[in-house]
Amino acid sequence: MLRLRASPPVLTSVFKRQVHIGFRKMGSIADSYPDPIPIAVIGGTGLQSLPGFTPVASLKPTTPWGAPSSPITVLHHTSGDGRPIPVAFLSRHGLHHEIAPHEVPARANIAALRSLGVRTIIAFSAVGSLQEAIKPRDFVIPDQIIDRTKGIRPFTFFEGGMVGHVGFADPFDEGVAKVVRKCGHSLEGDGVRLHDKGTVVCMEGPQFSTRAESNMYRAWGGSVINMSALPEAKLAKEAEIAYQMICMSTDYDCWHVSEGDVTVEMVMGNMKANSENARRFVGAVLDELSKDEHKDLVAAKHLEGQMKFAGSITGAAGRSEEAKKKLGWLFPGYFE
Ligand SMILES: CSC[C@H]1O[C@H](OP(=O)(O)O)[C@H](O)[C@@H]1O
Ligand SMILES: Nc1ncnc2[nH]cnc12
Repeated sequence: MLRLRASPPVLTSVFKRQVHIGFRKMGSIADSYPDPIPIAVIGGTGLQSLPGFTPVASLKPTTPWGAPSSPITVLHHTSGDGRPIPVAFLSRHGLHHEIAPHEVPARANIAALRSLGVRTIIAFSAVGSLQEAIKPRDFVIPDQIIDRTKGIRPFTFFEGGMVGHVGFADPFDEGVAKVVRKCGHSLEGDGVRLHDKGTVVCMEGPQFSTRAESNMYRAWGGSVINMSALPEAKLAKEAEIAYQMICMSTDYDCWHVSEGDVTVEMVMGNMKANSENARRFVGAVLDELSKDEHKDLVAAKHLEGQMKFAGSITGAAGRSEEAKKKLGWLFPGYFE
């Protein structure tokens, strides 16, 4: 059965004030948020929360594709001019890293974020390095992906009676990437090392690669490897959301002749040691994105409406009721 959208209620300013007073007085946070939230951060391994920002609400939306990986925390970030900017934070592997890469409910995550108003996602990922020059704890802003998932993860919203084809030549958003790179470079020399481009190989996992695979990915031109860029990036593209991943290298996978093979301990150790840099990096990106000059970029105006056409290949007579309902939930008004 299709669940109804948990759309944020339209609140009067008096009620908005009561909500704010309410969570301050009771020491707990609200379970709804009155305004659209344009930016989201998806945290990956070792980044299950975003310390340093003020949590103001914890949302538990449901979608036609199920529930997201974790409650969505609404954080207030103070912009340069003192305005509180809401940011949605979602933990990809759950609050305690209980969801394996192939189990991440990526459709529910992306659909829930879109329903809250999100049009820009900054996604974090712990990655193995496939290149000598990308050292553990370096950041990489990838611009390409090689898909090595095995087709076992649901990877599209368009199925079961409505077909949609979206361009995926550039899986990440170049406009958002430019802002992210600028912010990363502004922190360089202060503990942050940044690589402007890179190809992320997304493997199925949850086991790490064999040495033969690792060497093959290097020969293919892969820069880094993870288990989570897909289908997240594909679904964000279908949902008309500007999506950019920030990768943090945690190991040299298993190709390196003198460095030890990747272990979870290695990944977590490097993530923990560099988490303050990751937090500063996100803070700088949010500061910059909240400037008025990036308003249209953050609202992903350049993507708006693309699925209306990409998804109308199926003639009205051929559309199933279920697909219409689901896609109508994701894109109100697009396919009526
Ligand atoms: C714990 S190592 C493998 C794990 O780390 C990465 O997670 P995420 O991308 O969510 O930061 C990688 O993709 C794997 O899921
Ligand atoms: N070596 C590796 N392979 C796949 N995912 C990773 N995440 C962090 N290190 C990784």
